[in-house]
Amino acid sequence: MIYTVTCNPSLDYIVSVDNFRLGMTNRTGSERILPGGKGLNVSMVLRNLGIESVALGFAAGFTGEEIIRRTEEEGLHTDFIFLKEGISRINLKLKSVDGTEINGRGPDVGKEEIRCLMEKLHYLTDGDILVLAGSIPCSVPEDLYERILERLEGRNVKTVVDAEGKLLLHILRYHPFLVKPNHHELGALFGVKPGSREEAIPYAEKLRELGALNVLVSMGGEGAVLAAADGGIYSASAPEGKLVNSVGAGDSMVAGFLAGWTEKRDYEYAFSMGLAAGSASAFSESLATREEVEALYGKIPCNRPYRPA
Ligand SMILES: Nc1ncnc2c1ncn2[C@@H]1O[C@H](COP(=O)(O)OP(=O)(O)O)[C@@H](O)[C@H]1O
Ligand SMILES: O=P(O)(O)OC[C@H]1O[C@](O)(COP(=O)(O)O)[C@@H](O)[C@@H]1O
Repeated sequence: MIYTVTCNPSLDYIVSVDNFRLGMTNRTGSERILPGGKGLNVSMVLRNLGIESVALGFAAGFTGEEIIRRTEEEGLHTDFIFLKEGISRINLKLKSVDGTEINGRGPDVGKEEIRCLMEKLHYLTDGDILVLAGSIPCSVPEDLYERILERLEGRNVKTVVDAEGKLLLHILRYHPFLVKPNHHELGALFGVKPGSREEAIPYAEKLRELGALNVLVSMGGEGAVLAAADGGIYSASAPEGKLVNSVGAGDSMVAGFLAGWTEKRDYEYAFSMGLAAGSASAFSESLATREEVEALYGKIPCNRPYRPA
């Protein structure tokens, strides 16, 4: 079974504002509210691709209730720990200034609630996959992901981590199956700004040297590179299409990669499925559907290793 953990889920308030002006009253041209948070998005796209998962995490208040209501209505299996105080965050996404977003801090999570999450993860076993994705609320100890991976050592559970900064750096020594920084996050780890796929490759390899088995670096419309566990490097541009909403594109890429890997145990196929799912979400209002992913998969160039193993 695949389990996703979203410590800090959200309602994403996605608005477009024509001629956005700082310091002025701006009015929305369109607005949508979608449940979000990285692990939940991964679960939703997996579900769209026909793969079951259980979505775990913390939720609170009326926003938390709405996040859970909407995701369950979509057919997701959730097992969230409901916090006694606070509210899950509302994250503002400014569509017309692509990439501009304001993500909340999230509610306070207590020791008892963290213990409860650890207990749920205690039952993961041989062959399971665990996805730890997104930021953690400020109240959660910074080493939470590390502690989880430490406890899973030796249990043959494949782990996937989509996080940034120290949260990512400190888990590498537990040999996660997959990490997926975008090029900004990858660059920030090494104090560089990789501007092309070629420039990103050496830094993806550095994350492998530090312990990650597969490093998938997403680069928005530029596509992605994969430094794979077999030593091969894959690199491809994104398929062409009209950008509609990039929120959740990275999470969709993680889901596509996992779906591809689960199906064929083949890095080239998993990489192409990741690209197709990421772009399919970027080209639609909501997260990618199976039909959209399949249609784009056909447009992805054959991904023979850029550099073979
Ligand atoms: N403008 C775009 N055009 C085509 N594909 C895109 C675009 N933005 C994102 N994607 C696809 O989604 C993947 C993940 O997007 P990215 O923005 O890099 O992730 P994140 O949301 O984590 O920052 C990309 O590698 C690409 O395949
Ligand atoms: O936990 P973080 O890093 O604040 O990110 C949460 C946000 O990321 C998202 O999961 C989207 O992520 P991606 O665009 O990277 O796929 C949103 O749904 C959510 O608002």
